[in-house]
Amino acid sequence: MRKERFSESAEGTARKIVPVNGREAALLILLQIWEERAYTAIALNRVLRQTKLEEQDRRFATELVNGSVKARGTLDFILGQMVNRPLQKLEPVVRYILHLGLYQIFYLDRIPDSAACNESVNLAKKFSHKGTDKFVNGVLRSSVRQKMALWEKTLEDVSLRLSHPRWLVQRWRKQFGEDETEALCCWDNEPASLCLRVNTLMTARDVFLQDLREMGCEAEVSLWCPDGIVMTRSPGLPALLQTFPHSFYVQDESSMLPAQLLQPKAGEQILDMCAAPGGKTTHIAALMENRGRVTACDIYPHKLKLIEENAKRLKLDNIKTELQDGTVLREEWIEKFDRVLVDAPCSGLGVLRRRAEARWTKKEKDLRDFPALQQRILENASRYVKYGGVLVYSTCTLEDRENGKQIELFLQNHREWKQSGFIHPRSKEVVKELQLYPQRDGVDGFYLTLLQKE
Ligand SMILES: C[S@@+](CC[C@H](N)C(=O)[O-])C[C@H]1O[C@@H](n2cnc3c(N)ncnc32)[C@H](O)[C@@H]1O
Repeated sequence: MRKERFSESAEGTARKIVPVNGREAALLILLQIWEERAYTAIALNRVLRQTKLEEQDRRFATELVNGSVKARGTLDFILGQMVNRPLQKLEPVVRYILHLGLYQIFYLDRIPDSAACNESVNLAKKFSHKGTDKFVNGVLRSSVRQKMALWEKTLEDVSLRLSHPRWLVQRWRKQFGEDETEALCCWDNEPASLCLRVNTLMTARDVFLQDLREMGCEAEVSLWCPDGIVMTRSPGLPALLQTFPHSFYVQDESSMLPAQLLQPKAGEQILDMCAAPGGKTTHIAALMENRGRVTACDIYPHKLKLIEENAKRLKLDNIKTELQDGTVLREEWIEKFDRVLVDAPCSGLGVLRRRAEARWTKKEKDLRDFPALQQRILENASRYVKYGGVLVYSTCTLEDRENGKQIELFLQNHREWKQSGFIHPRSKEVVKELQLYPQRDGVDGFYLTLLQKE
């Protein structure tokens, strides 16, 4: 019996269904990502939290979602070869059932093609209208028959082969050349590792590492940050959060560096200009041993709530959130802060491995406006720093216009500021800026620099 339909409102219906296996969960999550513009990580968390699925099913759903979202361009290309109407005309739920089926057929060797077809037909029976199951069955079975030929066609086109949009591949080829572009795309296509920053207010890294190992996890210390841990085997985030609710924050290693570089001291006044969801704010607050004040700003009220929730979970009470647009000068803050962090809104091209949908939702024209926005925020931020104080500027992008060039321009116009040297966390050399590239450094792409007001 077909109990559920998606023809009227995919999102409305999707919210009401509790999935009973990994493929159903993956389908509901894909609908939220592509039809409601949800972030992959948030949709995964939202749907999986409501299910009673075993850990194995959760992992399978996560793999299906991350993999099929990242491979969307290639899956649509294959689909386009199999159906003789524009893909936009397919009912969304059918398109995503087919994405999931094709992903299993083309990318997951351990799933027999017959199982991928049969399970997709079951999804169509449950989630779409009468007759769709036959259509899904037909498309998938004929794609199995033509698998080699279809696969070879995708290999002929670099953007299909690397599962990245054409504009981005072209941009990176100019910036990095052929080999590095390929390595960077391959990095993005891999599953992201789970990294934890230890909440040093509550525990020490060695103690927490021991606790994790006793729980059956495999984990290593980060070579980039003294507070970081890289998980190689874990029971999953919900279980970790349940067992150690106050002990850690999920954060990639490179994004732990700005707070470390800022070197906040207990009792100081710190300003975090672009703070949500609070990864760096809570790191700064912990480094200050819960003393002094971190003023954490963002332009979205709902995002300020995330900072507050994170601060509460980590038992930090030296954080005050403020709804403040960084491009608008706040007179009473001028020269009031010992240290300021500008973790600027940016094009985010260094973290595409973690944000599965981002490569498809970002457009090249979106990149144009970031430098001017960043310069305005930096300009105001610099006025808030006391003389003798410091400012850290960071982004999670690989674009020089948003990074080194941005700082060059700022320094040309502000003679009272200079770029300070600092120790590279791995090479231990003194550097004036750090541009991390995933394909070279093995961590998320990131830029940071330290400025001093004299
Ligand atoms: C890179 S994210 C910050 C991540 C955060 N520092 C962390 O570690 O969790 C950039 C943030 O800037 C915020 N933002 C965007 N435009 C802004 C503006 N004009 N003023 C202040 N914040 C802004 C975004 O809402 C986003 O939360």
